[in-house]
Amino acid sequence: MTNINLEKKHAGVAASELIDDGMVVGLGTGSTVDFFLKALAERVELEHLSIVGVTTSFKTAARAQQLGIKVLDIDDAPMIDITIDGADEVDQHMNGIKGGGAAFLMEKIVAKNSKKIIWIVDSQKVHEKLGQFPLPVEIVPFGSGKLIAEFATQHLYPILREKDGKPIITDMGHFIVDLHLETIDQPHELGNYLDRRVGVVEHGLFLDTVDEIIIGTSHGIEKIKRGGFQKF
Ligand SMILES: O=C[C@H](O)[C@H](O)[C@H](O)COP(=O)(O)O
Repeated sequence: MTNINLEKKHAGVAASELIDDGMVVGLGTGSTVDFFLKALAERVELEHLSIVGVTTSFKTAARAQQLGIKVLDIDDAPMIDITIDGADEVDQHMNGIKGGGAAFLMEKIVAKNSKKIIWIVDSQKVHEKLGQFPLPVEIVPFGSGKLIAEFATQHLYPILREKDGKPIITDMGHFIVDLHLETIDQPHELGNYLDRRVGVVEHGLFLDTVDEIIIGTSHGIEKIKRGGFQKF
């Protein structure tokens, strides 16, 4: 296993230990979350945990079911007790960029309906300021060219996300534009600007959202919690 995967595994396994019997659990998306799902599925089987998952992508829904984790539609589920999700970049203020896997719209909806939110990341994703990871913005296909041109005039360096020469389509049927900013000095202002654009469905800035970040390291984990940094 590579060092990065070992870090992801440490974070995912630590997060699985936070799940109690009877919980409604928000299940994030991505390769780090996959380690969490595997560890959680083991606990469900060995300890006969009765939990249900609310998923943040079609991919996670399929994976959870494959692993034997019961899944509920968000509208059929009560309030989510805890959501475990990955992130692409986090800063020391506990803000983050998500959406490298194009799942951030559903992830944000699940997060908004969760009592507690925990992110699991490897140590390479912690930066002083956000922006090294391109900021994903989910937009409606109609008029997307005009919106992308507007982003370019605002010096947001937009690139339409494509695969095999075609725009990728999200689970909810939209396009993704990645803003190649390098540094985001004022994330709240940028988030407000994006929130006001017609045609923007959601953006990947998750500000003041998460309660705790579990950072995998080669030897274990570290945690960033509101109000302090803890080593474990
Ligand atoms: O859209 C994808 C999600 O926001 C993921 O949680 C994020 O991209 C992190 O994924 P990974 O754990 O694979 O780096």
